[in-house]
Order: sequence, then structure tokens, then C-alpha cells
Amino acid sequence: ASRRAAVRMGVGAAPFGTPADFRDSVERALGSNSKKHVALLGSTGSIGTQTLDIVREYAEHFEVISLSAGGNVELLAKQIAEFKPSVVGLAASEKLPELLSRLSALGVTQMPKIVTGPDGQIAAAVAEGADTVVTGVVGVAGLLPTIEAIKLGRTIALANKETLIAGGPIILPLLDKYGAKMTAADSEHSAIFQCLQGVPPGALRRVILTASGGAFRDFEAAELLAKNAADPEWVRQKATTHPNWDMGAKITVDSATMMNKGLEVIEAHYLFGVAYDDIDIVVHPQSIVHSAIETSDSSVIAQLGWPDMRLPILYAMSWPHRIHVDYGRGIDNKFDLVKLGSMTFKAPDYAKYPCIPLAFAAGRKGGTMTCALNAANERANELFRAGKFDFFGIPKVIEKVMGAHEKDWLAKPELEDILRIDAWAREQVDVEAAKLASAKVLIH
Ligand SMILES: NC(=O)C1=CN([C@@H]2O[C@H](COP(=O)(O)OP(=O)(O)OC[C@H]3O[C@@H](n4cnc5c(N)ncnc54)[C@H](OP(=O)(O)O)[C@@H]3O)[C@@H](O)[C@H]2O)C=CC1
Ligand SMILES: CC(=O)[C@@H](O)[C@H](O)COP(=O)(O)O
Ligand SMILES: [Mn+2]
Repeated sequence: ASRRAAVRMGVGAAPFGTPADFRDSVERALGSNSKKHVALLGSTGSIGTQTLDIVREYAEHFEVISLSAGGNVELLAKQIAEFKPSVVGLAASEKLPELLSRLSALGVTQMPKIVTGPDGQIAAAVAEGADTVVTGVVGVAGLLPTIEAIKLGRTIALANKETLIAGGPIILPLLDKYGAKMTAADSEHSAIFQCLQGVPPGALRRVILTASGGAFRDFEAAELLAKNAADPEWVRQKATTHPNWDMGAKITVDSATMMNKGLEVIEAHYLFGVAYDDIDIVVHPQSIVHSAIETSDSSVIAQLGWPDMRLPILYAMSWPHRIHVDYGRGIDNKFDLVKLGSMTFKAPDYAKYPCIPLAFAAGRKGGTMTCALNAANERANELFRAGKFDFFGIPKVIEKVMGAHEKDWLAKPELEDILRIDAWAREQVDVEAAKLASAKVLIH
């Protein structure tokens, strides 16, 4: 499996030679006549806007072909005016009139083709002329557009981990069938991917996935329980603020429960073919070591840098090449170990973060269990942010949904099975939430 995954991700395909040869190859591949043509899903979000920062700064290497967004038409209109995509997807159909009037106010005369509703993202993903699809949409809403892009053989620069976690059993065979590549934009997986370049297939022994520890990393489990009982609103506010990264609301809460790390374990398994027993999690509060690998000869290789998502996004778009980045030009400043001074590492507390063992269990079970885990988490996370659910209720309800899914579990699902189980798991969360609410235990 690891050999197949390595080939799928093109590990070992990086150009070797003298630095001058390398520079030549970059210029040939990414020179002004050979840009990457980008379809960007979720252009108005954290990943989306940072992707556009890169395109703006390195316009000689990247060009936007299409954009898609949920409902932030104010920002979407500005992006259309600046990047002049040929296709735009807008999920919130009812906001089309507002988008059109904003475009008119901005003096946009070169109108893109605009597709609304769920088809909007698909239209953006398959837009003619795009070769690289950056998936910055949040949640399983990215599944269908990603599949359609894979069918066209496009490179998927994957930020939208939920799509791979829910759809891994169908996406991996599709990548093989259509010869499409998937590169990693998630910072940890970018680190692993970068460390793997030049590592021969079969020589990956272990992955060391680093975790910031999220919003509650400085609390003992009992202390956090007591705080939650006394002031759940404080816990809710804190859970939606990440100590190191400026990210969307859903992933920030996933980081606080450490479900984000659980999802990343499954993501690493699917991307790199690494067995669950060979994935370790280490809490590293500074988020400088973005992850590491151990090779078969016991060498440990890590990737380091300031916490700045633009670098992993850039590499996911420019792979297998590395473009020249001037200090301060788009990406964070020069990395400096002396300025950094020190780094710390500790083991995660699984009692405090039950989402991690749940994700390992779902991953080991495989098949549709990761879809059930992902959907239950998405819904529980949403209810928590809406103030309808308790922080500690998130893992409890996910565990219940996973248990209930055992009887319908499928090892080799079709797309229809994934969509059905995703919907079912969300409904189950609502059912469980209602029961818990009547017991006045977990809902406020
Ligand atoms: N942010 C980060 O640093 C990192 C994010 N990721 C992953 O990247 C993905 C995006 O995260 P992030 O950028 O933080 O999230 P945000 O919430 O900041 O952005 C989400 C984007 O998706 C759009 N969107 C939401 N729902 C839909 C829908 N149903 N149809 C179409 N578009 C939709 C939003 O549009 P609108 O706002 O217009 O409604 C927005 O553009 C997630 O899967 C996350 O796990 C991974 C690593 C790091
Ligand atoms: C930036 C990024 O890749 C996020 O997934 C980040 O890793 C979240 O931080 P945690 O390590 O707290 O989950
Ligand atoms: Mn990450």
C-alpha cells in the first residue's frame, strides 16, 4: 500500500541535479509561458484567501481560472474583479442578485459564467483550462467537486481533509483510475510530503504528526471539566480561538477537541499508505516542526517553519517544483532558530482528548466508519458552535453514532453509500442531541 501511495503522490519524482539544473527545470515548468491554472474552491475562506495571496504575489506562476464560495458575496465580488475568473460557483443561490449588483458597482464588465447552488462548486472544479484544484471548501461539501475534478485528471491540492476522510475508499481508486495526483496543503501532510521527496517507495517507517494541542492545551482534564461546568460559554469562546493559526471556525473547534489531529491521522493513512500503528501524535505547542517521518534506516526527517499556511499551499500548487520566494514576499519572514530559541514536545492526553482514540478506531475499522465519524463530528461541531451542544458532548455523541453504524458498516462502499451514511450520521447526532437535551446533560 505504501508503494502505491508513494507513486500516487509522485514521491521520488522531484528533479535531481545541480542547483542550476534545478533552477532551469523550475523556469521551464513554471516560467511565464507555463503557469499553473488554478480552480479554487472556498475562495472566501482562510485557505481560499491565502491561496489568492500567493496567486497575487506570484502571478508569473499562477493564474486563477475559477472560484467558488458559499455566501460571502461581498468578498467574492472583489475577488472576481481582481482575478477575473472565467467560471464562478456560488452555493447561496439567493445571493446571486446581490453578487451581480456588487460586480456592477465594481465596474466588472468581463462577466464570468456564474453557476449557483451545489452545482456551482462542481462547475468551478471542472472549469476548462484548470489543471490544479485547490480544495479550500470546508466539510464534506467538497466531495462531489473533488471527484469530478479527479475524473478530469486534475491535480488536487487538498486542504479539505473531510472529503478524503469521508470518501477515502472511493477517492483512492479514482485517483489511480484517472491518473490524477493529490498533493497535500494541510500543514502536517505538506511537511510529511516534503520529507518524503526522494525517499524510495517502501522506506517510510513511521509518521510523527505534530499537534499544537489547541485552545485547551494548558488545562488539565479535570480543570477543563470544572471550567465547563461553571462557565460553558467561556469554554465555547475559547474553543473558537486557535493559539497559533488563524483558521475557519470549524477547524478551530476541531483543533480544541483534537479531532483535527484524529482526522489528520486518517488523512495521513490515506495519503501516504502509512499503517495506523505507525502514526504517532506529539503535542508541540509552538507549531514549528510541522511533522516528521522516520525512514527504514531510523533517520528522522522533519520540516520546520513559522506557522504560515501560505507555504504549504504554495508547495501543494507548485509541486514537484519549488519556486523562488523572496523573504517577506507573500510568505512569512526568514526562519531563524536562534530567534525561536526553544521548542517543546509532550504526549497527548487521550483521556482529555477522546476524539483521538475515536479517530484511530474509525480509521482501523476503515470502510464507511471514517465517513460516519466525519459526519458526526461535522454536525456536533456545528451544534457546539451554535450554542446547542456542550464541549464534552462532542466525543460522546460521535462514539454513539460510530457504535450505531456498526450494523450498516460497509468495507467497500460506492459513492451513494458514502452520501447516504453521511446524511444518516448527521441525523443521528440530532437524535442523540435531543435525547441528551431531555436528560439535561449535555445541551444548554
Ligand atoms: N484554515 C487553515 O489554516 C486550514 C484549513 N484546512 C482545511 O481547509 C478547509 C477550509 O478551511 P478554512 O479555510 O479554515 O475554512 P473557512 O470556514 O475559513 O472557509 C470555508 C470556505 O468554504 C466555503 N463554503 C462553506 N460551505 C460551502 C458550501 N456548502 N458550498 C460551497 N462553499 C462553501 C466558504 O464560503 P463562504 O465563506 O463564502 O460562505 C469559505 O469560502 C477545511 O477542510 C479545513 O479543515 C486544513 C489546514 C489548515
Ligand atoms: C494549519 C493546519 O494545518 C491546521 O490543521 C493546524 O494543524 C491545526 O492545529 P492543531 O495542531 O491544533 O490541530
Ligand atoms: Mn493541519
